[in-house]
Amino acid sequence: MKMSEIWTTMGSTLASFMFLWTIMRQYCPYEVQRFFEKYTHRIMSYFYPYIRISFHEYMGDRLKRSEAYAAVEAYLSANTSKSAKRLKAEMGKDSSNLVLTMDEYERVTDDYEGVTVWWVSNKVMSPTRSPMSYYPEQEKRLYKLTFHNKYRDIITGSYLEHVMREGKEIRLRNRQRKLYTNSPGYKWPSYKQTMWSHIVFEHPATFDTMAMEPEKKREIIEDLVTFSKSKDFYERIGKAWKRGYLLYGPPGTGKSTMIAAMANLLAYDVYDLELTAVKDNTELRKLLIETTSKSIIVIEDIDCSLDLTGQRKKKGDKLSDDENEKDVVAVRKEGKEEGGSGSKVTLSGLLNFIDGIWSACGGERLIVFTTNYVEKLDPALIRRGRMDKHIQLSYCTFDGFKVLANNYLKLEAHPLFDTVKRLIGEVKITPADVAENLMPKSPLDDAHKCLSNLIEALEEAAEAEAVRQSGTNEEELVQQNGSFKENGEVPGDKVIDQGMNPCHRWIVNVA
Ligand SMILES: Nc1ncnc2c1ncn2[C@@H]1O[C@H](COP(=O)(O)OP(=O)(O)OP(=O)(O)O)[C@@H](O)[C@H]1O
Ligand SMILES: [Mg+2]
Repeated sequence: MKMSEIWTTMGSTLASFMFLWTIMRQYCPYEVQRFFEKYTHRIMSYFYPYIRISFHEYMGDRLKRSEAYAAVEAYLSANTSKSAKRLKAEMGKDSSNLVLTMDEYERVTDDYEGVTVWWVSNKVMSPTRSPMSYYPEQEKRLYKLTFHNKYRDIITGSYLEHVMREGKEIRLRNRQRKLYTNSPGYKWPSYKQTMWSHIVFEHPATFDTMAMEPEKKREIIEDLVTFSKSKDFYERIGKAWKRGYLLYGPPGTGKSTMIAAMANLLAYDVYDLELTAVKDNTELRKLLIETTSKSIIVIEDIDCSLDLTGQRKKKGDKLSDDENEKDVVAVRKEGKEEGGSGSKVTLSGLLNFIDGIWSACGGERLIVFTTNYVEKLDPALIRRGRMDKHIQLSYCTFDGFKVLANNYLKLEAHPLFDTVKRLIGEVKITPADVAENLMPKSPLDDAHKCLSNLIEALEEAAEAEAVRQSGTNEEELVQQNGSFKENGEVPGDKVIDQGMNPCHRWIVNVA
């Protein structure tokens, strides 16, 4: 018999013995267990070529569940639940599916780069320290990883890294995402740890259901996915791992819907920041610090939240001629201190919130502003580097309509599409209005009826537009004719008589 075979036989005998002991120990008193383990471990360590690593659910007296234990649990539940013979079943995050994990004392194997390792799920009972405690014993769970000494480097290096990474990813995918908000007028009691209140985030919007140009959609998705995978890149260039998006466009064009689609694409939490409810810059900073990684911080209708338009300099305040552009910005920023909304958040406070030193804490965050009036915003607030990507959401195009027809009516083609295509190119209609018209109004409404409703709405809009246009033209004509009638010339205009033909006059604007 070769030496290696002897070791292997001894190793597996000892492993079996250890496994048997793992099961037996629960029936022994605690003191006996401790005594036995102390001495057997010492003796065995001379002969036993296997290494064991334990992952405890709770370490010491710490109340927080160990992240390593949680990652191992997720990893094993995804990778080895098919090979385990005894499993525990628990309800998943949305109570719609069962999650299977290894039951206590179950043992499974895992193969990594040709190396086999053993995982055992374990539970130990330890007496509580307090004699007054109602519960005589505490249950402590742990996972034990066993592998041969010769694979020490590979297991403690890349294998454990792989388990942690994959486990964390599985946990992130399966976690219940949250929508946080800072409720206006709410006084946080001193015992309450956080300034945010939250509910479960379950918005169904995705980029697939968003009505917009396919090319633009692809570009945004690529931008978001690239951001979420760029941890190393941001580290290398020495920039905080965050990205600002400005979504602008008329009401009902899908700005809020896009935020939900972004959160669903990247599996991020959403922090809906109500700026008018924030007392001052200090409170704004506190709110920011409490946000977690992998989240989107949203400030909706930024133009309405605060007067951040750069127009706040009081009437009569004049800047001396030698004040440079920088000073102008400074005066504008200070002007915000008086805030008209009851909030004392200033533009500079907000800029600090976006790119100040605290904004780097936590990492992997998107900051999204939405507005209906991009031109009203202070350029300092939306300059590139702060709001890195400006996305305009606009009226519905035929491509957008096709997405909505598919969402609402499960239609990819229909004889009425041609009419919709012609009309939608002529009028401005928001995706929200198109969606509303495509919605069946009674159980008897079929796709044809819904499309006819939309066509009717488009025709009405086209007529209204035509009337408005002709009204404007008539008004212009009346204005022009009236001024000619009264004065024979347009005020501010110089009429040059060409001499040769008295009826032929050119008007040259000199104003
Ligand atoms: N581009 C779109 N794709 C799909 N659905 C859309 C789109 N735009 C609007 N909708 C539909 O219209 C409704 C209103 O859209 P949403 O709230 O996203 O608009 P908004 O741009 O945020 O408007 P506001 O400026 O008033 O906040 C949504 O619930 C959604 O059903
Ligand atoms: Mg909105």
